[in-house]
Amino acid sequence: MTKVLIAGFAGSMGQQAVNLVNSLPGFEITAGLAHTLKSQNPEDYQLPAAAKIFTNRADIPAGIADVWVDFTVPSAVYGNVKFALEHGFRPVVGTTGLTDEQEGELLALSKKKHLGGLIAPNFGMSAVLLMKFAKEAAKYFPDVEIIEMHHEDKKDAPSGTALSTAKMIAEVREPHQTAPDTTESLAGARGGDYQGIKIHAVRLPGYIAHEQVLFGGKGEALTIRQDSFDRGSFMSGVKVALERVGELDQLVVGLENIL
Ligand SMILES: NC(=O)C1=CN([C@@H]2O[C@H](COP(=O)(O)OP(=O)(O)OC[C@H]3O[C@@H](n4cnc5c(N)ncnc54)[C@H](O)[C@@H]3O)[C@@H](O)[C@H]2O)C=CC1
Ligand SMILES: O=C(O)C1=N[C@H](C(=O)O)C[C@H](O)C1
Repeated sequence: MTKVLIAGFAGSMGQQAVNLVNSLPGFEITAGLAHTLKSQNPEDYQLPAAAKIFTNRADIPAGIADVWVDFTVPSAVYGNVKFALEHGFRPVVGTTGLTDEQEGELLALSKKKHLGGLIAPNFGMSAVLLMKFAKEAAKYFPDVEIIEMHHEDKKDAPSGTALSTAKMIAEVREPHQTAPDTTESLAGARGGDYQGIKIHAVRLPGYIAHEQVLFGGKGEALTIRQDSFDRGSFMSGVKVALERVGELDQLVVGLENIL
């Protein structure tokens, strides 16, 4: 039986992860980490009655779980993953907001500890394919902008997926600005900038998670779009990660790298 701790179990994604792990043969939730809680009863969050709830990660004993699933907040994720690796938990991380430097440090720690794990900015198949297709398209259409659209409760901007898309595109094109002489008569109108790739973040009620990558060429354009209409759609990727994480001997970034 693989024992699983879920950090952020009371949140939107945490609850999806709880339902997934409860349904998987061979896996059981033994612990949960939360920030603040209305109830201390695990069953109020669909956790097994025997699961231990923690509100301070320093209280979590090594050995209580094999895998640390993290769907928390950008400000907590680095500390959580570091703690997990230092205490022998294999991290499966969906939380966004890790910097390249933080990812590098965590990768080095995972190698030192010989512990595998996965950091995936997006566990949805449509987003994984969008990033792959966008990287391919950028070889032929190097002028590109990204528009990501999310629900109004999202804490970070741009989304981890948009940033990841930009990084993958940047691998195959020369850094350059499209329309470098534009002046902004309203600050921010041209969006964020990753190596010359503009990223626009939309936050609106009714949306869940969506992304468009727009490529422009001479007399033609290409748009690649993905939509996540239901948070349940991310769980097929989390399931793969849970099943494969035991085979990894270091942190891997990107679901596409374990499929
Ligand atoms: N990789 C993926 O496929 C996906 C990733 N996400 C990311 O997952 C994260 C969580 O998203 P949601 O569930 O929508 O947010 P949410 O706000 O619904 O849930 C976050 C939970 O984390 C808890 N929390 C806050 N600080 C904490 C701490 N220090 N320790 C433990 N728990 C803490 C909060 O109390 C809350 O219950 C975000 O970074 C989001 O971008 C969201 C959807 C898909
Ligand atoms: O906060 C969200 O909702 C999502 N976060 C991830 C991101 O920042 O890319 C994945 C998906 O877009 C949903």
